[in-house]
Amino acid sequence: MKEFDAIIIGSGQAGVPLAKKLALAGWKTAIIEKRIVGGTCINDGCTPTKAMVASARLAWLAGNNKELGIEIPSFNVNFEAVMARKAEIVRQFREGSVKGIEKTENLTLIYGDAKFTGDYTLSVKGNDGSVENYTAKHIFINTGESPVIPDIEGVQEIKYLTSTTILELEEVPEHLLIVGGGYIGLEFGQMFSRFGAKVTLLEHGNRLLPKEDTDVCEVVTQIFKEDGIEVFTAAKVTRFENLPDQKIKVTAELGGKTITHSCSHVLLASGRKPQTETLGLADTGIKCDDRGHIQVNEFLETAVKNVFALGDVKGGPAFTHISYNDYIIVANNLLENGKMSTKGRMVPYCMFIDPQLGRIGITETQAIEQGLDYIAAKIPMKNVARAIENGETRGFMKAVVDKNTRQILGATIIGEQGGETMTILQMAMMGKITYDEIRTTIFAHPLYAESLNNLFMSIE
Ligand SMILES: Cc1cc2nc3c(=O)[nH]c(=O)nc-3n(C[C@H](O)[C@H](O)[C@H](O)COP(=O)(O)OP(=O)(O)OC[C@H]3O[C@@H](n4cnc5c(N)ncnc54)[C@H](O)[C@@H]3O)c2cc1C
Ligand SMILES: NC(=O)c1ccc[n+]([C@@H]2O[C@H](COP(=O)([O-])OP(=O)(O)OC[C@H]3O[C@@H](n4cnc5c(N)ncnc54)[C@H](O)[C@@H]3O)[C@@H](O)[C@H]2O)c1
Repeated sequence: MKEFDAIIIGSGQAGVPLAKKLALAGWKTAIIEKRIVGGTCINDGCTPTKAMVASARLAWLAGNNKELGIEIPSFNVNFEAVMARKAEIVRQFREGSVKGIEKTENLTLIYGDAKFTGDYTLSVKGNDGSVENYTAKHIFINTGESPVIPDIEGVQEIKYLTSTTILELEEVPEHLLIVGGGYIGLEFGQMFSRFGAKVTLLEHGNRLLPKEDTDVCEVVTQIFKEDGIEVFTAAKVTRFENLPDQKIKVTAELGGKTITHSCSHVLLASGRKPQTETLGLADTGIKCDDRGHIQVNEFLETAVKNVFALGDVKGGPAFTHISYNDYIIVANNLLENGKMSTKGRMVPYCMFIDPQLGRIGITETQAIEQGLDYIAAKIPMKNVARAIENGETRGFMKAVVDKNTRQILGATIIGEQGGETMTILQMAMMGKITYDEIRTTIFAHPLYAESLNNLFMSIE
């Protein structure tokens, strides 16, 4: 049995920085990874998709420029080059991460599939089939999530894509049918439509993005429809079948009717599930919820002392920056005697469709549900000078403010650079800056930020 002070399972967005931090603090540390270093974000998530979104945006600009007086009569999407660029960026990020681990003193990188055999013991099956046993006083679980394969008739008979395998495509699909209208479905849907695929989105909820206000859903649906993407909501996919011509027939129930689509590719984007099934948690005191997420308290401690869970595997908002913040909390508490917790932390996020959706704090729907005394300020992007100048007037800026304290409770920006503009309001929330102050703040002209003056002037 090999002994360590700390073992981290999974080299995700919390695992790698935590492993380095503990090792640098003098802890004898091991990080175990069953696949490749960097986890979802670097290999199958944010990095590759945002690199591809950048190419897709350029394709869209090339095809939608007449209004700005620039005519590009024709252009090609060199998909091979798009994917090669994406792969190179991923390689750089991953190798940087591996090098960072390898040059850290006291830190050992172990490739293999880790499984608990007791509260503080693990068996690790290496890629060569060998098995080693390990123990540590502190164990940190950062095993992330993987795509859900919905239990739909025929799903195992077809060659479906997931958010991971779609990143290995060599050609743009002729017709991509996407099951699920969440972040993954929407980001890939718009991206592949811009690369030239016909895209059909089937969402089983009554609307896209059900956690957002209805006006967000409406404007996003409108943007997708304008971009030529077919969107069906309240659509229950009931069956997949292979057709003789390499096509896939998809059957769905929609408003009491049966609809069918014949497509070249199917992307399953109906959510993600925690990677806890094979972790051997039944042999420990660690508890999971009914979806398999590891239960933790606000300090990210599991039911077993000195065993922590960080990132997507513990449930809650599944974002890279949240996983990274989990690392900050745990490292601060363990090494600096801190008392940081997840309680009340801000959860900003951005959906990288075009124009972007940037979100922070509560929605207007939540303000109503919580019975708050609030005001909602809203201006359309077509009233934003910079948006008009740039020729992208779709979307809006919206903020929910407390009527009494005049502070900002939440914001939604759908527009070009929506994520960046949202972040300005996040900083205002952190600094408890009131909307009156923002209304009269001098912002450089003509930034998108300048329109925050107008957003809050719309209140009176
Ligand atoms: C397509 C896509 C796009 C995304 N885009 C964004 C975005 O733009 N912005 C954003 O904030 N978030 C985005 N996300 C979400 C983000 O990628 C995740 O929230 C983030 O990567 C979570 O990281 P993590 O630290 O929880 O674990 P992960 O990064 O998932 O890492 C877990 C690691 O643990 C390893 N592992 C699992 N089980 C074991 C085991 N038993 N033994 C050893 N190793 C194991 C896995 O191989 C993996 O490397 C996206 C996700 C996807 C799928
Ligand atoms: N930009 C970002 O930050 C970003 C990008 C991608 C992913 N992510 C993270 O990854 C997580 C997972 O993304 P996701 O899009 O897979 O999940 P999601 O939960 O956001 O969306 C899944 C959607 O699929 C629908 N659905 C479920 N089963 C279905 C079925 N059988 N038929 C039709 N629709 C069905 C759901 O109603 C939901 O709208 C996100 O919640 C997010 O945290 C973040």
